[in-house]
Amino acid sequence: MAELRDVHVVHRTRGGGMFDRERVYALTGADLAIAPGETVGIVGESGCGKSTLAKVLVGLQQPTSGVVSVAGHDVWSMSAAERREHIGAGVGMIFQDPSTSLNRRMPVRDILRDPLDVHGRGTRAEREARVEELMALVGLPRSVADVLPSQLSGGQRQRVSIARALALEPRLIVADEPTSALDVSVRAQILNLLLDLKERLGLAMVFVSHDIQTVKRVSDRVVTMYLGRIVEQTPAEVLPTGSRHPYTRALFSATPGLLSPIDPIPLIGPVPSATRPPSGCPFRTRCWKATEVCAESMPEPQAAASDGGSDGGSDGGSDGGQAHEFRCHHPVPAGTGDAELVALARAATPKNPGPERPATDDVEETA
Ligand SMILES: Nc1ncnc2c1ncn2[C@@H]1O[C@H](COP(=O)(O)OP(=O)(O)OP(=O)(O)O)[C@@H](O)[C@H]1O
Repeated sequence: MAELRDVHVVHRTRGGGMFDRERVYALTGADLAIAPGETVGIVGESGCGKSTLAKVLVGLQQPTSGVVSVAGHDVWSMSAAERREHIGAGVGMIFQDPSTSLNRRMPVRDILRDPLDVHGRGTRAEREARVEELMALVGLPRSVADVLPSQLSGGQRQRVSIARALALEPRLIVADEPTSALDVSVRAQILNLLLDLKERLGLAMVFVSHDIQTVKRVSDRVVTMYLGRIVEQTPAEVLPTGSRHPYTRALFSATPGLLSPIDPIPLIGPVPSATRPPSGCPFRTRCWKATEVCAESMPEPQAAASDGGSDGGSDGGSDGGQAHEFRCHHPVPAGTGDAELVALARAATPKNPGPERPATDDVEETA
């Protein structure tokens, strides 16, 4: 359906001085394949590259290097027009904030007809009929067809975004925090609408969210990102305790309601800056399990054994019908309980702050 192979995105930004340019390593060596009909959740702290990965998948961000394929075709080897057509027909995107992602000057009808016009779909009458169909699909009354987005409620605006994303009948929807800008009261409605449409239309979905509990609930597979790297891909059904990467375990342990009532796994210090990621494993500076080897190399992907026992090679086992893969020199032993892990991390933290921590001016605080 869609695939990233060794995708890197490096931004160039202003540094401290007038002529300084800094590199921001937003995405590093991302490998990800989305199968038809599956839902892949993306989790990780703020700034880890979730939105960048989403934008790469829908062609809004050109990778610095690597291959992005949609329906088997390398989209960045196409002409701009071919790419627009190919991605537009294959992937739809839903953004976080419909009040900024929708054209404020267009009434709903025009917003929904616009992709059909741009891609030259059908006759004028067929496009108008498709607009009506899309509105019905997302539960918008016909009475709002001629109103501007500003005259709609937040929930209705997001319904328009969803309808627009579906206009060209894509097989994959990328939803980047689709409910976080909405009132709490309508979040569940919009999420349920998305899930219902996904089922009814047989869509694949990439679901980016800070709401880890929801990601676990709606996804088949959960991708954990840290400082621009995909560090683990876990079948949702084995989360949280089935995950093997220390960062996934720590991230989930900080989510209320998922674990037994214990303190979160303690991590050391703040996230390093994406302008100067640590050598080797980017998580090593905060990991209670880090040793010298973690500073030397980023571990290759390793498949988790389906029986929860010993691990196989990179193309080996699976877990719960979904591939389970992690990149860690010192994975958490399968079956380690939450309380045991917290105790281990607490005991290890003072003794092992990790080799070669970056200088303090290399790190930025996170909220
Ligand atoms: N256009 C840009 N120019 C420079 N740096 C950028 C740009 N876009 C993103 N970044 C940086 O790239 C890194 C990844 O950003 P990204 O928005 O993908 O993270 P994220 O995980 O989606 O964050 P959040 O959860 O806060 O939305 C961050 O360090 C961010 O500051």
